Amino acid sequence: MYVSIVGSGYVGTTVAACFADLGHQVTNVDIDQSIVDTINTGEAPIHEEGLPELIDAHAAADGTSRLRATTDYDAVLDTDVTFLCLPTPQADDGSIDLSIMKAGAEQLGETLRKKQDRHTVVVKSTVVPRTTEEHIAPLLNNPSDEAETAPVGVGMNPEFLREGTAIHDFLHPDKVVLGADDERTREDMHAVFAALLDQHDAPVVETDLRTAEMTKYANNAFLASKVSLINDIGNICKQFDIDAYEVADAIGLDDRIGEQFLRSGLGWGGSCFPKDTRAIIHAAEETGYEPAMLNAAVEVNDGQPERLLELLDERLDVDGERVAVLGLAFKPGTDDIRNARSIPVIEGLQKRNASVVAYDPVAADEMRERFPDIEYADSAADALTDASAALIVTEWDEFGALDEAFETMARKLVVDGRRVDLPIEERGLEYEGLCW
Ligand SMILES: NC(=O)C1=CN([C@@H]2O[C@H](COP(=O)(O)OP(=O)(O)OC[C@H]3O[C@@H](n4cnc5c(N)ncnc54)[C@H](O)[C@@H]3O)[C@@H](O)[C@H]2O)C=CC1
Ligand SMILES: O=C(O)[C@H]1O[C@H](OP(=O)(O)OP(=O)(O)OC[C@H]2O[C@@H](n3ccc(=O)[nH]c3=O)[C@H](O)[C@@H]2O)[C@H](O)[C@@H](O)[C@@H]1O
Repeated sequence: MYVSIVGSGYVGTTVAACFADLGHQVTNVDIDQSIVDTINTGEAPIHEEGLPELIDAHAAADGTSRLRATTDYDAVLDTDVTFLCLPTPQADDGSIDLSIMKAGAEQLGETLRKKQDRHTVVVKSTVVPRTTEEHIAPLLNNPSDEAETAPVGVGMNPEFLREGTAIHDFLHPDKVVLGADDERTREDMHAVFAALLDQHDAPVVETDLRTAEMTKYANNAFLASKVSLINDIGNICKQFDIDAYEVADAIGLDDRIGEQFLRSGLGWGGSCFPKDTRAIIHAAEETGYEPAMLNAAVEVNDGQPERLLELLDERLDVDGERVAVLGLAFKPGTDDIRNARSIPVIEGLQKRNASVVAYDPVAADEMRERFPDIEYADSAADALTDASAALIVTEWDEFGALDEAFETMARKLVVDGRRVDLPIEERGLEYEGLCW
């Protein structure tokens, strides 16, 4: 099939490369010329495992390519289905900011008016319930159009991939949710996903637009709350001198709890859990419902960076001291620093007048724009040199391999927010874990 993807960021680029790999002819449309150029030269615009290989294989400039990128919306006219993968950031009041989605949908709507045949537009971005029907569809069709016969069929297909494992997650989903309010649109969505489902047999959830939208928020809210709950439990464990990871391993054996998302520590960051929990809280409040559990999940999460810093305070007055921050990305495997826990940690250190030296294998350049005045080391070992303390903020594998480098520290004090396996005994570290 001919598929276009509007928005070529973390989701749009991954989805485009995977659809091309599955045999579709794919066009990415993005307003950012540098992203478009990068894809067209066969390279990945973001750091994501497996993505460079897929783009290199499918965006070849030799005319055999199944993937190309453009800034020209007219490219969608040569396709059957368009996925909207535009950002849905958080507004200042916590609500979803739909301005980018609406601008993209408006331009798409204007473009599609030039098309004779029916076209299908699928919202893949995370949007609060009723957004697709109330804000997006009216920009694509006339208000009087019936869903079944409208010139543009409108569907909603939430995405559940994680950064760092995006390609694998997209190609091996736990479920595919197809939301539509009419049969023709649903059939078009099935047709696009048939190639994926042929090679990976996932359950398909057919539902209406708003249930598809809510399923995405419920998924993220549940997972974010699970992490906050294990952090709450982890904080209690710390009070009783109990290892929260031993407790988590034990409760994870109960199928009803499950072993995933039980890693206690600094909590959740990233481009989705923080904004999505706040957006659904805000949307609920607008209907008059106060979601107590979700508010508590946010509160616990917001408190974890300060708890880490307080553990450091108990051991060292950091005023004027060199403190190494190991890990800046919101999780390993990505260069994404959006809402990374490293941000409140660095802010807290600056407030305490510490001299911060930060290291991340891939996210330092991104962070330089956010904190231009701190020092950035070229390696974890360089960051540790002469530091009076080190904070582990992201659990990159390479931190688990650190060994002699600890000997170069002015004081071998390590406060770990992510439970990395460190040579505590061998190197005589003064070690403090956040929840263990
Ligand atoms: N990042 C993730 O892991 C996941 C994100 N999502 C959701 O997917 C959506 C997209 O997220 P990301 O890919 O992370 O966003 P992103 O910020 O990485 O990428 C968005 C892209 O859209 C482009 N863009 C902005 N305005 C445009 C316009 N008018 N026309 C064409 N292109 C335009 C930007 O240049 C950028 O390349 C969000 O709703 C997010 O919540 C869902 C699942 C996973
Ligand atoms: O909507 C989204 O964008 C995506 O959000 C998350 O994916 P992602 O944010 O990429 O990464 P996760 O692996 O879920 O981690 C999120 C945060 O939770 C933290 N986390 C995760 C698991 C855990 O046990 N403990 C923990 O602190 C991570 O360090 C990270 O900061 C969801 O897992 C995806 O299903 C969803 O598609």
